[in-house]
Amino acid sequence: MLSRLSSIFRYFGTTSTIATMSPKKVTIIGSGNWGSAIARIVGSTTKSFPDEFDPTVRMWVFEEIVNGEKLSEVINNRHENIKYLPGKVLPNNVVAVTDLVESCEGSNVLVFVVPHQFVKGICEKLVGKIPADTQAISLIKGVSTEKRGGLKLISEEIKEILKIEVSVLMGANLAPEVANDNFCEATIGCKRKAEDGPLLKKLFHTDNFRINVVEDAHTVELCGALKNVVACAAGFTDGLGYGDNTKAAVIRLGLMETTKFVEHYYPGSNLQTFFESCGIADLITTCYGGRNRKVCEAFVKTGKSMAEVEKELLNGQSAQGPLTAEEVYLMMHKTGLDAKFPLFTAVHKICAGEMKPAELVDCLRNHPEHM
Ligand SMILES: NC(=O)C1=CN([C@@H]2O[C@H](COP(=O)(O)OP(=O)(O)OC[C@H]3O[C@@H](n4cnc5c(N)ncnc54)[C@H](O)[C@@H]3O)[C@@H](O)[C@H]2O)C=CC1
Ligand SMILES: O=C(CO)COP(=O)(O)O
Repeated sequence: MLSRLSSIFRYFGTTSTIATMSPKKVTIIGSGNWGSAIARIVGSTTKSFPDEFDPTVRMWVFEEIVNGEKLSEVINNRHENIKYLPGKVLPNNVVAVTDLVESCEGSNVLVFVVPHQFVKGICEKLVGKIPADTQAISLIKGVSTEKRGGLKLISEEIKEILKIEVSVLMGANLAPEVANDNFCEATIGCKRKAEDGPLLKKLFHTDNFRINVVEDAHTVELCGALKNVVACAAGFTDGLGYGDNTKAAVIRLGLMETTKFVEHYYPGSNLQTFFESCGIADLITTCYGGRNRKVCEAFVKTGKSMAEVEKELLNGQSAQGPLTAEEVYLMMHKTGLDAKFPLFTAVHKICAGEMKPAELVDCLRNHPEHM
């Protein structure tokens, strides 16, 4: 009797597994520099694993006219994002869709990859349209613009609005290098590692984009957001003419503040996470090769506003560091924490014109880490 029952359970178990194993439809929400680079990877992995993924990947494009043509049409006809990732072929199974709701209809996996100031508006348009079992992953480096004195992660903002579980992917991943297929690593943070980790790893892991999955998702995400602030400090010291030793000090003190910040908001986080690609590795690459560094160096050298240098240097792409510095500063200031984070605080004050860039070095000199 028992063996008959167990074979019945095995039978239903097997069929229900098969039923839930139908290929997952993937949508990429965003088509900027990183969105387009990741579309090259996701387009390829979805083709490689037809049992797991539907090969058509929809990519939501914020429509704009580039050289007299609709960007979405250029992407669909010529398979190139001529504005945000020129010169790189997008796989032909990546289809640009300009209607946000349509791009997500029937999708099982949503990949969020837009500058963080647009997340709330995007999610609000999707309310009531996303089934509760949809898997989501955010590649967005930033924090929520909603303040209230507390900290809200972008993944938490998406989860709160759409009522779905959200993992994160962060790492030392300058998009142009990823699009060149140069070897690099990335970290996926999954609160439900056993449940969500394997499929998400399959979606992103390639020979040249090596994924490690960890459970400490909030640390992964905060490393990604805060390294943009540290990169601004690196840009300022570059602009002031300091060398690599100073930049190394910026990176080290930035890392110390990042660990302290994470520990303050999420006590008991795993120190090991800072040694994943999302941690020290992303700090290094961004402080040497990122857009935040570049824009902040030019800000010092030219004396122009941050908005002006961003416009002149980035052709529509955005540097998230100055905005993140402001959001983090307001959060810290409301709770009297700003004195404990002098580097983060100085970056905001310099961006806001409340402090001269040259004063940054005094701030590093008197950092609590030296007391
Ligand atoms: N570019 C990079 O090397 C990397 C970027 N990231 C992160 O990925 C996220 C997205 O960055 P990128 O793809 O580089 O974007 P990007 O910096 O290229 O930003 C431009 C994108 O914003 C879109 N956009 C402009 N106005 C909009 C609006 N009103 N509503 C919605 N979208 C609008 C544009 O259509 C375009 O797709 C950011 O959080 C960034 O920090 C993470 C790793 C690497
Ligand atoms: O996140 C990045 C690299 O990992 C990109 O940094 P920037 O936005 O400063 O270019």
